[in-house]
Amino acid sequence: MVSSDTIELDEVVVRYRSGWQLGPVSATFPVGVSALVGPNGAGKTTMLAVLTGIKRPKAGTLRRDGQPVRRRREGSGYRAHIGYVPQECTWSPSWPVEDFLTFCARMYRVPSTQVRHRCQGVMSDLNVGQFAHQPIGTLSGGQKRRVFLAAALVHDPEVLILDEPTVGLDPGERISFRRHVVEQAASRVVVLSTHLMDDVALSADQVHLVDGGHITWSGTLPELMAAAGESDSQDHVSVAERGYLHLMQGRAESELPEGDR
Ligand SMILES: Nc1ncnc2c1ncn2[C@@H]1O[C@H](COP(=O)(O)OP(=O)(O)OP(=O)(O)O)[C@@H](O)[C@H]1O
Repeated sequence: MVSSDTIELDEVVVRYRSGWQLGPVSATFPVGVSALVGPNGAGKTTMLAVLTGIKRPKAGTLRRDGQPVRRRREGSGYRAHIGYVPQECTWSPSWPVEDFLTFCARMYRVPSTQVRHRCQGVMSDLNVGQFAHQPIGTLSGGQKRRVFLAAALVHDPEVLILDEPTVGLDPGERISFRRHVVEQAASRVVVLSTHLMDDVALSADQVHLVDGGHITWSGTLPELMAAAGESDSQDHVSVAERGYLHLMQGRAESELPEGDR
């Protein structure tokens, strides 16, 4: 893998027919885990859709390593460098794991001589080899998530995009899934959206708060903790939670008329 150092949104705007608008938003996503956090309907999935190259912005530019991304045929160009695990994965439940991964590898044009090797590799990395011949529909939520992460990694992408990856997982599965994500982020750009502050506090290097179609705050985990006034605390999860509430509340209050504050 030739690694991308950054992907970047530069003054990006998306507008839906309903009139809802994302942006303009600008943000840079380096190697490591960047988390998009915010309430329902804030625009996180829309931002991820632009980052995957699936959604074309109405204005602004998506850049990879500083270069504007131009859309090309699927499987070539930018999208060949992206691994994506959407919020809901709706593949046929009767499909055995290894067959599914083989299909994904071929879809991403992994050279045929390497397909088996890549599938074996990601099954081993994600600890799903024991399910190779099992239909996806017979796996637990956490096991399925690991299979979909394996599918997103089968072509060794430079960028991994995960939409609420740990929703519905039990505590053990979440810990294990997070560990896999952090391992993958050692050498690639990972952008994930989440509502869960333990995902943020235990995996994110960079945090972006998203609200009303805008990025309202960006910083590191220590900076988020500092917003709660407790940057030295060892309890990263609850302090990050308090930092989040403080920053979101601050924004809401600043928009209120003075007499209502
Ligand atoms: N295809 C679409 N057409 C019209 N409006 C849409 C479409 N997709 C999303 N929206 C609207 O855009 C806004 C942002 O949605 P988005 O899914 O990006 O938010 P989100 O932060 O990911 O939310 P959640 O945390 O609930 O997944 C919402 O108001 C949503 O109703």
